[in-house]
Amino acid sequence: MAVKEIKHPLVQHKLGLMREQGISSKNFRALASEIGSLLTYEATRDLESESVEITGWQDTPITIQQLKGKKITIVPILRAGLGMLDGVMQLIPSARVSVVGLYRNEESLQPVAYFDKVVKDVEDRTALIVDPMLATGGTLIATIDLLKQKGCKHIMGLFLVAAPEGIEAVTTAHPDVDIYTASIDEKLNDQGYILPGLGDAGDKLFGTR
Ligand SMILES: O=P(O)(O)OC[C@H]1O[C@H](OP(=O)(O)OP(=O)(O)O)[C@H](O)[C@@H]1O
Ligand SMILES: O=c1cc[nH]c(=O)[nH]1
Ligand SMILES: [Mg+2]
Repeated sequence: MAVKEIKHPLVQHKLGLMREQGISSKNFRALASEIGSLLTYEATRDLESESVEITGWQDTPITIQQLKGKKITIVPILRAGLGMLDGVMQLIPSARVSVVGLYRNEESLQPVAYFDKVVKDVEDRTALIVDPMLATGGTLIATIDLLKQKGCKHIMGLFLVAAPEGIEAVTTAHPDVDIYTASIDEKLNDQGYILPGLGDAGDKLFGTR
């Protein structure tokens, strides 16, 4: 498993703004989407392309590069993953979307699954999971379990902030999955929140705090 922390100045600037106490939902949503785009740009850097011949504007054959092989399905994890979806889709507008719903029980911190609608041909696609927070890793592990049960073979994940504890858990359970994050933060607190983190990303995105 590769874990890539994206140190690009635009990513770091935008993430810094998201950490400010009292940020409005409007600004939090805009920044989550923008970082979603930037992480997508990095995560798709190594996608394979191939040469294809087409007819150019002078009515002569020319060779262009096209993405090769497997197509992508974006997998936002409800609710908070929806906050990054627009930004990801701006770069991959034709991707199919597979929505999964899980929330974390606030006491046990265990993931509770309540919805999934995954594309039928997921075994032929790369799954690009999107969720702002990778905390204990329970939600991500459960999502990867579900995608693999449905036959998915190639999985990547995009996260605004990840905790070392969660990365360790996911690396152990699913060593084949690639993680892209804007920041590997310090640690989890006793309630399973990431420090310094963003607070409750879902509540901030949807104004339910
Ligand atoms: O790594 P974990 O410890 O499993 O925690 C991470 C999960 O917690 C948050 O969702 P939450 O349960 O708050 O649901 P929400 O998106 O509906 O707010 C977050 O968006 C992740 O899905
Ligand atoms: O810090 C955290 C951890 C889990 N979920 C969040 O929204 N924030
Ligand atoms: Mg939440």
